Amino acid sequence: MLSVKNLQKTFNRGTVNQNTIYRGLSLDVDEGDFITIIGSNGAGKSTLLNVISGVIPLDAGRIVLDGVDITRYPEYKRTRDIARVFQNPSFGVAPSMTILENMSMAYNKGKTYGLGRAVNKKNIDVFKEMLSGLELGLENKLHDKVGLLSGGQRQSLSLIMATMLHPKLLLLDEHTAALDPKTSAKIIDITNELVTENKITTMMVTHDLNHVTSLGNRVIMMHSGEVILDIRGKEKKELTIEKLLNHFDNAHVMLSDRTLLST
Ligand SMILES: Nc1ncnc2c1ncn2[C@@H]1O[C@H](COP(=O)(O)OP(=O)(O)OP(=O)(O)O)[C@@H](O)[C@H]1O
Repeated sequence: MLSVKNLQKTFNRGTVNQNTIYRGLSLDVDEGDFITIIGSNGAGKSTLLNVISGVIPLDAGRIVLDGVDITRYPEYKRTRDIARVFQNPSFGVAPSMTILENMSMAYNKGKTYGLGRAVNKKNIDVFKEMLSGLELGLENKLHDKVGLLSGGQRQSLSLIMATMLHPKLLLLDEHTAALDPKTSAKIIDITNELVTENKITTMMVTHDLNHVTSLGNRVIMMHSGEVILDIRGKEKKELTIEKLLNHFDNAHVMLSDRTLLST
């Protein structure tokens, strides 16, 4: 479904800050995979999502999505198929626009006409239904500016907007890290529901080992720009935090400090 082949990337080449992140990273993601990604500090987890979504260009390597080589596609050309939710609750939404306008914009993504066509009665009813599933009362705040919402409400809205067009791939980059524990748990529940109900192929970077054991069908551990462990199937189902920590110990890899704090 997604094939990442032989990625090579060096930041700041030719300067004192030269930093080689990938020396031939390859990864295959199957249709319907829900992968959590953990690893050491600076392992290249977020960069991987940035490279897949076209934010960061590659030095070499290929990215193939659903049989199409998108390596040279600019970011905007990938957004119809690849949706993202970021750590910062302000990134995925336009705070000065209303919930309705934000949802209409997401609904219109990739279409050539403006906002107006999406803001009709039929769509409003569909948007309200999507929001009511969150059980946050947002369906009654359609005309409120998104800047007035809490971080958790914004992330919920971002998730709805990211998944409403059924993207081929959903990328989640520590999207609950900026939230308090209770709100984070709620967003994780919403994430799980949206991803599993809509069967969206998902890659989620997290520092919380509880997410790794409770979510998804596959876990990838990264260290120094490489995938050092890929756990799926029965082994993933039976995975515990203790077993995960043992894997890291055996690989002589230090988990990121934030991950250790989550245990
Ligand atoms: N745009 C950039 N320019 C220069 N260096 C970058 C850039 N983006 C990432 N890096 C560097 O690439 C390395 C990997 O960063 P990345 O954010 O992918 O790591 P990570 O695995 O997500 O780490 P963490 O768990 O600490 O957030 C780091 O050394 C980082 O400083």
